Amino acid sequence: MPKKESFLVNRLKSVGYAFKGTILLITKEPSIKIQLVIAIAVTIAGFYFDISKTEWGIQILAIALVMSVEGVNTAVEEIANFIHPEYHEKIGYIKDIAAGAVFIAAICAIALGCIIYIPKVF
Ligand SMILES: Nc1ncnc2c1ncn2[C@@H]1O[C@H](COP(=O)(O)OP(=O)(O)OP(=O)(O)O)[C@@H](O)[C@H]1O
Repeated sequence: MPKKESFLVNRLKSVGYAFKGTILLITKEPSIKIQLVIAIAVTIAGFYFDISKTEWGIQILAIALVMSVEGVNTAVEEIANFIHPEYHEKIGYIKDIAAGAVFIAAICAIALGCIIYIPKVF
């Protein structure tokens, strides 16, 4: 009978898999690469304009929202391509819905960025 691993070992392994997934996402997905560059740019802007703690919180949440929804969108696309590589109207619908979720997050993040930075720039 295989030895049962402790709760802590299992949790540490899960963190390792999640870290591997993050590296895969950042190295293989063009959209998330662009989002990472934007995240770094707004982080530099945050220091440059000396934004408040609340603004930092909002900015970090916006970055987390866009990049994590993009990750889920990528997973949905991968599942769709794996289970049905051929053209199918339903696959198109599923992919469009997942892309729509990223779009909503991105529009809200852009709006938040404008609220934070427009008064500081002008
Ligand atoms: N198998 C398919 N059947 C039907 N429509 C599809 C299929 N694959 C893609 N599509 C349509 O083409 C669009 C783009 O699909 P694709 O998988 O290239 O996503 P993408 O958003 O371009 O991917 P990425 O985020 O990696 O750039 C989908 O949103 C969908 O409308």
